[in-house]
Amino acid sequence: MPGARTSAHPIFTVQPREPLDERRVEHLSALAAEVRRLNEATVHTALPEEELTELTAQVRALTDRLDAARRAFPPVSGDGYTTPGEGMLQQIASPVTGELNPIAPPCRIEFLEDGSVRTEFTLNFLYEGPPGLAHGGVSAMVLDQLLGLAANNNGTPGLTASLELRYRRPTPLGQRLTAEARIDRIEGRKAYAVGRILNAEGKVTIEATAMFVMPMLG
Ligand SMILES: CCCCCCCCCCCC(=O)SCCNC(=O)CCNC(=O)[C@H](O)C(C)(C)COP(=O)(O)OP(=O)(O)OC[C@H]1O[C@@H](n2cnc3c(N)ncnc32)[C@H](O)[C@@H]1OP(=O)(O)O
Repeated sequence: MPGARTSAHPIFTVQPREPLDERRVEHLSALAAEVRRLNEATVHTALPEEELTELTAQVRALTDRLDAARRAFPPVSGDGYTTPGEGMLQQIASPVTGELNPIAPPCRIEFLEDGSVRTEFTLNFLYEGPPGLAHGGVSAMVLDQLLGLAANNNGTPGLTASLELRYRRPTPLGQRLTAEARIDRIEGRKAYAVGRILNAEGKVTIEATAMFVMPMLG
């Protein structure tokens, strides 16, 4: 794979990833944005069956074309996984933050000066759990990623060893949500993070605590 790089970290050495330049990322992000619309339109469409049969054939043809030049693994941006702490930021195919991943909302992350991280995002009916409300597992995924990014931003990246959630209020679909996270404390290889999701009125819907452990090197 031309230009592929691997990290010194054993977690990343098993899967060399091709780093993409900004222009390529832009093009693939535009494609993913359209596929994201397609996903939502698929759930909501009321088109008649004959048209659905025709559209299914068209989508199959498009997918076959894309798949004709398939990478073994999703690419990364910039230098890729050359530094363990940076790897998470360059996962452009992440299911939470990845512009290239059509199943990601996507959550665009702000890195604040005090070391905390924040995102504003909206969940549509693709992420429905109880009728009209966000799926609790989807909210957990967003918080896992956000708390992990807080650990990463602190210079203490790791894998989630534990994630505890308290669902205080229903999390609505179709309205702006805010999620924020920060590091609470570090104990050796363990980074403890806290975070939450707030609804458009600023009321907390979910509180989260998590512990991340950097796997042993070697
Ligand atoms: C790096 C790239 C990042 C970049 C990653 C980029 C992707 C981000 C994705 C978002 C985050 C995820 O979803 S991560 C995916 C979900 N998580 C996982 O798959 C992790 C699976 N679990 C593991 O791989 C392992 O259990 C680890 C790495 C978490 C820990 O294993 P280990 O390294 O052998 O650590 P070990 O010696 O057992 O424990 C170290 C210390 O942590 C404590 N400890 C361990 N597990 C727990 C636990 N569940 N609850 C409480 N405490 C625990 C131990 O008691 C010990 O404390 P003491 O005796 O020292 O006091």
